[in-house]
Amino acid sequence: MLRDERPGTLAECRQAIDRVDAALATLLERRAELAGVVQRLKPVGGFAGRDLGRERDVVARMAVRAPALGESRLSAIMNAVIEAGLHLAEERSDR
Ligand SMILES: O=C(O)C(=O)C[C@]1(C(=O)O)C=C[C@@H](O)C=C1
Repeated sequence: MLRDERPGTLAECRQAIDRVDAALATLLERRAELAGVVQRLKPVGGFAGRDLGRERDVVARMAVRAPALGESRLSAIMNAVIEAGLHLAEERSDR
């Protein structure tokens, strides 16, 4: 997945993207599960306990590994990822 592959055709590019997306889906699911545990451990969890400083640190660390995307684009991506995790945790806490 992290190989620097150079697919030459449209089909090869899409196959390479599909492999990356498969890994991303697994990682996103794992991340959401961990974030859900964090919500239960924090004194105030969920959207009410949102920690924007922590979110900025997460994005800054990711930008070191993904400099082409950079902090601004990663921030938008991670905001969606974090909010999806918080929504899932909220849904589960309703049950
Ligand atoms: O680290 C936390 O305090 C969390 O609640 C986890 C998390 C995350 O998904 O990374 C979610 C919401 C917070 O605003 C910050 C980070």
